[in-house]
Amino acid sequence: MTAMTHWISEPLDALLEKAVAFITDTAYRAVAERGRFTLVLSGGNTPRALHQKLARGIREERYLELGYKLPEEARRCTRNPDVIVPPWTHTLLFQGDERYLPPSHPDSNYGMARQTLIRNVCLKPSNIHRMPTESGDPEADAQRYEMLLKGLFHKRNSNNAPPSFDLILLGLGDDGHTASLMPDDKGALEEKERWVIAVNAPNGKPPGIRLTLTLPVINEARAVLFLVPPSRHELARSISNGERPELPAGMVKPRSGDVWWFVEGVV
Ligand SMILES: O=C(O)[C@H](O)[C@@H](O)[C@H](O)[C@H](O)COP(=O)(O)O
Repeated sequence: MTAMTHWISEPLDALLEKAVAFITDTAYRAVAERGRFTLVLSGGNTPRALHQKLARGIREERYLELGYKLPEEARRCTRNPDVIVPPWTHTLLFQGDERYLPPSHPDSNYGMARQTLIRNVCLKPSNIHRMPTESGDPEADAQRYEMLLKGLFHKRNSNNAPPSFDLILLGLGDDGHTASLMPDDKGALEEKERWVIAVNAPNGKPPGIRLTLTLPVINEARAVLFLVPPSRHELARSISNGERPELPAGMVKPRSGDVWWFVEGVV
């Protein structure tokens, strides 16, 4: 099946509302088909507002207006009966990349996710899979996370193929990086076997050692969602048109999943 690319560009509030509706629908479909929703979070600052909106949910009336169907169990984990939230009790949460810092560090992606999403929704603690960053050995921690993924996904693919996450959220750097796959890190971009690797991202913000999913995993996703600020609108447009295959974000071409570009409009 040929993967499709979708482009949604709106002012921030409308964009986030559509992103929340899309994620919620994707989650309910996954739970209906496979009994669980596997979601990979991206890092950086852009996802903060999305996480907060995702935690609040979307008004049922607006969800229907956007063309989505109300799932049977649409009222899990929310006190407000007029609001729909994703099926968090059936969601397994993962990270796409992490700065090699403790979760308490202000630059920790997990710390940001905990603050803006995790502590505000009813995820089961055993379903929250943080990238480990405390052993002092990034390579060992990358392998540790990979082993975790193998354990959680082995039943579904005995041939050791990469895990197929239901939805991977990604950001976009000014230089076209995504997750912690940097344009000048050929080794990371050409990695075909490993699912999780430790990299040195000197040009990242912040610079330093990172753990990141590799392209074989990202390109096995059932769906990928890029959330992009207005400053990178043109870069996102050229990448989504296939004009920048040399950039890491341009190498995100899921084998069968669609790519959704949610790009804050240049007002
Ligand atoms: O750990 C990270 O920094 C990210 O995963 C990275 O890929 C991020 O998504 C982009 O750098 C955009 O970052 P901003 O959202 O902060 O602009």
